[in-house]
Amino acid sequence: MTKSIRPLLAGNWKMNGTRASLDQIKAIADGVKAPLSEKIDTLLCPPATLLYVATALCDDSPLAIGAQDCHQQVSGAHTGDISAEMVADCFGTHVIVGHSERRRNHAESDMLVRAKAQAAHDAELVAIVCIGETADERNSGQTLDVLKRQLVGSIPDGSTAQTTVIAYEPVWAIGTGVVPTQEDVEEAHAFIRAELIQRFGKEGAHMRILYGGSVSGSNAGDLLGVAHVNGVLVGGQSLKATDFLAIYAAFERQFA
Ligand SMILES: O=C(CO)COP(=O)(O)O
Repeated sequence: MTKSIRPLLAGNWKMNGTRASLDQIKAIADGVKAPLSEKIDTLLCPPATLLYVATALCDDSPLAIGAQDCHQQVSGAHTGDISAEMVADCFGTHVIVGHSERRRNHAESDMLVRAKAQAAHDAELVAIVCIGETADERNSGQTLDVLKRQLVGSIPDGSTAQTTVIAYEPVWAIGTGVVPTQEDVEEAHAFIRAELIQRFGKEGAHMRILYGGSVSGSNAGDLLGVAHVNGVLVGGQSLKATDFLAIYAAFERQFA
């Protein structure tokens, strides 16, 4: 069953965090301990400015470090961008691509997100490909159509369960404190699973599908109980070690 998929607890710091926040990264790295760390993966994606020092801080911890975006090309005249190779060079192991904030604020298309995921794969990084509908799309009954279009458009051919994670993040649930019902999460995740299996076969059956949007220590347990939820992608509640570790404790109750 898909519950045998190794769960992932991932944090996305977005445009938050300076050197003063390094003590939080250290506290998270120290708090991610055995025995649970032998059963689940943990990941933190700080801003690019902290990547290199964060990976050094996590040297003795199972906590992996990733980036929040990468350019689709390896190098060149792209002022302000970072490449997947640069992330790997800082010992990052993952990169988030296609977050709704980038799709919206930087007009990123499915095709561009796919190219970024491919760049991540080429640099031997795991791509966390984000998808999710807006409130308007949900209210007009288009949720599954949107998810299908984003899945088809944003995930490169040849993706595997090792190289690719899907994050379902309903846009209206991000940063709002509003979480979809368990039925809604289950419907979306089951749909995504079916689409992944149809396209990628056995690999699709084993790809991790994360839920993201207002996840906290108090709702993580319920979310993790939903079929085809193989972990969470956490924004606001990943910034402070105590909040992140409260979610880690919810994983402990579920998977230890
Ligand atoms: O966008 C998110 C993670 O990528 C979710 O953010 P919040 O957990 O703050 O709602």
